[in-house]
Amino acid sequence: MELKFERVSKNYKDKKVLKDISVTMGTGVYGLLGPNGAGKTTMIKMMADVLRPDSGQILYDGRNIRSIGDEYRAKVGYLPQEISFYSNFTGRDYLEYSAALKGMEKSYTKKRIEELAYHVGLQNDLKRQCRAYSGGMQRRLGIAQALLDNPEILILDEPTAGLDPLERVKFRNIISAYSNDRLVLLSTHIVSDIEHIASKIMMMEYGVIRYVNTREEYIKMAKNCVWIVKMSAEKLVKYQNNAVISNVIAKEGVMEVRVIDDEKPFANAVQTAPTLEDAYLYIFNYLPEKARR
Ligand SMILES: Nc1ncnc2c1ncn2[C@@H]1O[C@H](COP(=O)(O)OP(=O)(O)OP(=O)(O)O)[C@@H](O)[C@H]1O
Repeated sequence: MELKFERVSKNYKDKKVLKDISVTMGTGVYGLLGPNGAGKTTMIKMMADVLRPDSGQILYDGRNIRSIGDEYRAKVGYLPQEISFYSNFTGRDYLEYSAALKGMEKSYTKKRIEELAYHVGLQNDLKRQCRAYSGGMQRRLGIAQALLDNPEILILDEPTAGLDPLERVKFRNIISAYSNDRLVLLSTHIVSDIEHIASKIMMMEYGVIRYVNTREEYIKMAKNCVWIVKMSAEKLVKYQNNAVISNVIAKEGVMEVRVIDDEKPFANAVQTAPTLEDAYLYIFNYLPEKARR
């Protein structure tokens, strides 16, 4: 299976939100990372076929998804950034309603709801009203909704917002197990959510996909650019406004600062191996914009 964005653009009034995006995806987990306002949700809505490109096209196995229509949408599971629930709905009502909209058969729906409720840890909560769910529970219910009909293409817009650390790990395991022979696109601000499950990571900014690389390729980009520097708290206060700092640990009154820099920033700086988060900061906060184009 192949899903291809071919020179896709979108404007809101005079603002170019997506600029000539071309990218080809196959099976596997794709991560979509980028700063606020980069255009991630806009791209995702187009892939879910809830928003049309102004120009360009999206092709599923060579056919424009607009001309495939319902048949394409039936292959897609979509978790939007904002989920809305009818306030009197229980978790089960919501999943049954979503299954009916997807045209799922009733006896299969019942079985599938039980299975998914268990997977997302809501098996004891389906009778409760969704409005009484915590933010994390609502997110998990949304994830179950997106997985209902075993979609070939699963599109998740910030699926881990509001999940606690244990729920995040569980979520990652569900997605890893699910992605075999399917396409999963996952947008997030949380680098660690995709670091170990995405086979390819797209980095997006100002409506452009700057890179489509593996985690290892990004880490290579930031090689020799991550340093640990020990300094006093006073020095850190002065230094931090002119530096890209990925982390600070206070140890017995001394600050251990993780600095992103092409050159050794201080004589006592010790080079260390980059993580994907360091690479993200290096690309978006350290490299001058023209170097990313
Ligand atoms: N319906 C709309 N009308 C006008 N402008 C919009 C609309 N939707 C999005 N935008 C603008 O388009 C740009 C891209 O928005 P989008 O939501 O796609 O970015 P994003 O990368 O998903 O951001 P975030 O990470 O904050 O969710 C932003 O500048 C946003 O303000």
